[in-house]
Amino acid sequence: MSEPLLDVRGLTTSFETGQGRLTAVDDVSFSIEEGEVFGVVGESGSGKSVTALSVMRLLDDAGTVEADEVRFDGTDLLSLSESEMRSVRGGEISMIFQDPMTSLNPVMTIGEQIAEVVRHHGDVGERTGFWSEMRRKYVTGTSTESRSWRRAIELLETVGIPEPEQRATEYPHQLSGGMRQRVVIAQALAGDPSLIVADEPTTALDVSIEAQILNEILELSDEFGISVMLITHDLGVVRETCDRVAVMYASEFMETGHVDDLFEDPHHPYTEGLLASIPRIDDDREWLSVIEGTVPDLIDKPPGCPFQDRCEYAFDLCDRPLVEYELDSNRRARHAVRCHRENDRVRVDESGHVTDVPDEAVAALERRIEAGDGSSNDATVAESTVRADGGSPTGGFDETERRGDRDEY
Ligand SMILES: Nc1ncnc2c1ncn2[C@@H]1O[C@H](COP(=O)(O)OP(=O)(O)OP(=O)(O)O)[C@@H](O)[C@H]1O
Ligand code: NI
Repeated sequence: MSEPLLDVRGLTTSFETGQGRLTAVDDVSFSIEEGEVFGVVGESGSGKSVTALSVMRLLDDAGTVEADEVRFDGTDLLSLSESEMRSVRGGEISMIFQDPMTSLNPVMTIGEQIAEVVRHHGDVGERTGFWSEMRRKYVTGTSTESRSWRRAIELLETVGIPEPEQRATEYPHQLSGGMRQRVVIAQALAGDPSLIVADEPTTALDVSIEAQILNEILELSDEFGISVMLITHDLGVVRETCDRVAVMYASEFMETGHVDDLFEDPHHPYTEGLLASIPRIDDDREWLSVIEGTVPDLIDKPPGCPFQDRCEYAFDLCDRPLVEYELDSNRRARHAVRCHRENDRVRVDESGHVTDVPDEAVAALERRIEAGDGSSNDATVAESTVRADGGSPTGGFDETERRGDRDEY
């Protein structure tokens, strides 16, 4: 398989607060393939936005970002200078936020704003120096004959804005919320991105508009092969739009896999809980209210599973540092779970509850922790051998179907 478009390994982001160090992103690894829609789902405060902002290097000095690797299209983003990074942002990677007004300038026409991005990131042969832009901004405006203006009109049309020539001369406040978000998408496209990071792009919109905007993003992804990192707290949105998804809880990716695998056969108790609590249309409860208990404090976060206090399957190993377990390789995509029930030597009954933790299970875990192995990408430290019950905790697979590269005992 070719290299993923974005590859993030061991991303950890923390903030120094008055109360202590807050770990907003804790050893997160993921990759996004070309043309893929990758979802990050989790409740408020789980660290979704900070994950995206860390990758984009958009956190202010308060945040400390560490990572083994953040590689985008062959480039190590962490090693770029700030000015190189600026040209990546809005160019090869663009971001769409929840509130379109954060990305739009209220005192510039939308045509001007898009044309400016076109000039800045594209090659339209128009001067883009400081004084040229100032002159356009305050004196002349962008000529409607220019390539950047025509491209802006084209982009507005692409994202489904009616009468784009007319709209281009209007200011953001003259448009509805849904139209404004379309403008933001057009602006994101103006830099000819290969990845769009969309952080709750439809949360502020009506449900009917939400579907339209999501469809728009999906169609663009399909048509132009653009990858999308879609951040949302809405599992319904994930199911409709994503190819793969990561479930985030208390700053960690608990389960990552193909969206169909995750919905059909979730392995992490938290994912199970989330799926069980998707609200029905006639039900306006908060979607998480069904899982009892509260999210742990992210300040001075102890090692071990952050979900254990709320987990009906909690057992002896849950206090130990988490490692990632990779499930059966013939799933639709790599499927990884951070839950010690997946330790092959741990015995689990039909209902998914742990019945026995043999010494070998503990020893195997010790070895992985010692190897500093938060993720199981490295086959040499991959967890091994036959489960006592011959299957996964939720009874999914034959051992013979499991990973081929396990060392056999
Ligand atoms: N600049 C900051 N300084 C201190 N703490 C921060 C800062 N930015 C974010 N945090 C904390 O990091 C944690 C993760 O925040 P984040 O915004 O990533 O959550 P989220 O999953 O995007 O939530 P939401 O769905 O509400 O947007 C939260 O506990 C938040 O309070
Ligand atoms: Ni957020």
